Amino acid sequence: MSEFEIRTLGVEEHRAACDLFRETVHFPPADDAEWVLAARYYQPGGTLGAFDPELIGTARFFDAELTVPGGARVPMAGVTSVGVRADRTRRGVLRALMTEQLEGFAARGVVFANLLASEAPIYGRFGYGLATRFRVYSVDRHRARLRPDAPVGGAVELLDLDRALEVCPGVYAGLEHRPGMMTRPEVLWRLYELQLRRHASPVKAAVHHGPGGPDGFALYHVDGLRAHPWTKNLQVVDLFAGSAAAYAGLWRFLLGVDLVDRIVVESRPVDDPAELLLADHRRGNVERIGDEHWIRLVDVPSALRAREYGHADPVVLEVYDPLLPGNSGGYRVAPDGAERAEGPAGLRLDVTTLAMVYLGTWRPSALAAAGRIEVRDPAALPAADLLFGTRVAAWSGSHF
Ligand SMILES: CC(=O)SCCNC(=O)CCNC(=O)[C@H](O)C(C)(C)COP(=O)(O)OP(=O)(O)OC[C@H]1O[C@@H](n2cnc3c(N)ncnc32)[C@H](O)[C@@H]1OP(=O)(O)O
Repeated sequence: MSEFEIRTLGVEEHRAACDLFRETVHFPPADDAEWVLAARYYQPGGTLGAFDPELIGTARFFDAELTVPGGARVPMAGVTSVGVRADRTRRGVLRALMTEQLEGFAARGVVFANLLASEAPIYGRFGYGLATRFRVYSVDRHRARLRPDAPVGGAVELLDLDRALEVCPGVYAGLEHRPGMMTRPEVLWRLYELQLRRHASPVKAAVHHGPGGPDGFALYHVDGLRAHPWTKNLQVVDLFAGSAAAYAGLWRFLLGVDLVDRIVVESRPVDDPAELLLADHRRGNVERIGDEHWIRLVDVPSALRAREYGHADPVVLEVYDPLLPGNSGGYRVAPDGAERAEGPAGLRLDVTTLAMVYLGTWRPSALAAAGRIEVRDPAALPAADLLFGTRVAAWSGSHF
């Protein structure tokens, strides 16, 4: 028998939920100034609380759209601020919050839920699979040069944070989105505003101007390293460019900022071409590849219908989804689309593994080799690799 109740919080309860979440990640409660900003990233009706009768757990979401292979933008819920009080963990509170939240998404017609996981083992059991990855890339500014044939780019304008927060959302909204990118609703920009404003050193934006107006930006701050205070890191927290010229133009600007030894770009796709712009690619380093968005196919038929597929013989998948059993069943995936299907399946996989395949980040054959896909027809595996393969690596670049 459950000893707690789950319900949607009223707006007047959001601050308590925010403080509870912050406590679970070992942050102090929001002070009044922070709460002015934080309140704006709590979407009304988007926060659940667990009570026993005190508030002991919480999870929230905001609405956005996810770009899938082929370019369609599909309704998604960004899931975040999940936490359970340390003295009430491991008694099913998270499971109850996740179940209630996913059933709510399904009822509202949300196709995907996305989250960034604090720990990798938590969310697979709820159907979330690791679907995008990012890389952290650094450059030795003193020794790095762009190749002479690197695209030239246009003017770059330096903005302070207030102005950046006015300009960058519009630039971002106008960009073409690769698979895995999402729209950034107002609530997300307010979260970034809070994070950027509490940064000790000033945050700036370099905005690139292309032929049609602003078409890229790099948000960054410059910090001394603790071990070597005279060494300065230029830390790029957000970098987007709408064209090759904008991307090269932003790098040319960053490499020209004085009193900087090292440039670190915190999140770019794993197929990012930065090293191809450098005259000597050894002046740049991939510091790390990290797990980014975990996606949950809330509505498997709609999700499979929304994306485009590569050229190969059709494959029938048998999908099983213990939490949202309406998703379980057979699906025929072919170059011209996907639909529910009866009959023998070539591959059997759970909804978590399907999420890992869906944006093209993991090949079905790699997952089968790891024992995560049951292969009933060996010819289905190479066909599935081609059907789900994508031209570019999935990446979001939006962290929450
Ligand atoms: C999207 C985001 O917001 S990420 C941020 C997540 N929040 C945090 O990391 C804050 C600190 N941690 C917490 O608040 C809690 O420990 C939570 C939210 C991670 C888990 O809450 P709990 O109420 O303890 O989880 P619950 O008891 O429902 O466990 C559900 C299952 O997940 C497992 N699980 C829970 N936490 C963890 C963990 N940290 N690592 C591995 N497994 C876990 C449980 O063992 C259980 O497994 P089972 O299904 O096999 O029985």
